[in-house]
Amino acid sequence: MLVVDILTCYAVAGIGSVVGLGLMSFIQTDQPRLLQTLNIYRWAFAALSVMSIILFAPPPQVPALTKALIGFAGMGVCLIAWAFRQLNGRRTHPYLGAGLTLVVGALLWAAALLPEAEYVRAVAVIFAVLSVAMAVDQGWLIMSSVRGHISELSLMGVALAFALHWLVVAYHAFTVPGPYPPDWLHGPVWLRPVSGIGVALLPLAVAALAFSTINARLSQQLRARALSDDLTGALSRRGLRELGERMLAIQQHQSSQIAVLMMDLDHFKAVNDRYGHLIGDDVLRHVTQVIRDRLRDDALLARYGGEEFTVLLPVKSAQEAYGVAERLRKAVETHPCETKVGPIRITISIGVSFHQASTSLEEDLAKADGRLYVAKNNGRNRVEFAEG
Ligand SMILES: Nc1nc2c(ncn2[C@@H]2O[C@H](COP(=O)(O)OP(=O)(O)OP(=O)(O)O)[C@@H](O)[C@H]2O)c(=O)[nH]1
Repeated sequence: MLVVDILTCYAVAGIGSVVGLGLMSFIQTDQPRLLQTLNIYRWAFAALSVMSIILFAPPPQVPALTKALIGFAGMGVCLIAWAFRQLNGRRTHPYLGAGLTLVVGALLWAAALLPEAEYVRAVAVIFAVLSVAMAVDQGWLIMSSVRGHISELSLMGVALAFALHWLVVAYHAFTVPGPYPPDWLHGPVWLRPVSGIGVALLPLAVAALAFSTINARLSQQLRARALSDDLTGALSRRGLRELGERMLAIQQHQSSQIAVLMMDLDHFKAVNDRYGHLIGDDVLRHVTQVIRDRLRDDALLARYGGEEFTVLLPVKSAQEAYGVAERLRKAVETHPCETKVGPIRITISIGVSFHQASTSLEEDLAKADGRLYVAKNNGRNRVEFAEG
């Protein structure tokens, strides 16, 4: 049987966390949401780095310090779970994220006051609940997104392995009586080397995978910028074609479907004629922002022509697409554009089609455009859906 010195593994994990902190400091971005995610990762690796400081502080191997280390590790795991969410485009309120992190840290520190057997069980239960919640949350986020980048899937694999490990430890903490090892890791003999090596490599693995996921996101954003329209920042028609084709290809392997929304501003010529082209441009930018603010990260928004926009929307059901299209129409209607000549009210008409396995993006767009034409003819400021 492989002999693993668990304290050395903790030390390696601490060093890995310092490396993680360094990696996260190298990434530069002007994207506010990504910056926030990076900061959470930095805090996570800082909390995990405390491990190495504690372990190398004299005298080593003091149980009280080991308990404090486990408290910091719990906080690190919480922060990583929070950063995972941010990375997948789900905003978690800062107070909620920081509050949960502190609660888990406090619980682990409070558990250190319990007698040995209860302490081991409490730690096992807290980590098992935390890691299962993280794996389920991460799994759900990845499954409901159409990205599926390999590093994200690997991050999910790491989260699953981590949860499985803590479930086994929790099971043994309750079914196998003491005595407990001095390093507080309780579990079957075979688990010790597996767990030790896992603990040692975990921060490095998370850092490398998070780095590569963020890197993929950044290059995706750079690419999107190259493919976007100057006036509104939405994708250009070429961008829609490139990213849209890819979205359709990825979607083939998923349970979601893609709704195609064609939208056109109503009587926009009158706005230009009355207020001039510059104000017209402001209205186009405003409408783009109103729509973008109401779309999830996995949707694509493009300016298809002068005052015509397209959205490719991954949805679980046609019902969901109906809901989003109506929400967008209402949002534009109820949010006038504030300009220097006063508020300008504008409405949009929307035609919706659904991508089928047998249809091309061009055909989907043409079908949605046909429905848009019907929406215009039926009085404007309305949504029309294609059959099937
Ligand atoms: N300000 C501005 N106007 C644009 C831009 N691109 C196209 N347009 C204008 O958009 C207007 C489109 O007018 P029409 O196609 O007649 O449509 P509409 O007046 O919106 O009427 P319906 O679509 O039938 O409701 C034209 O006046 C174009 O000059 C742009 O980049 N900036």
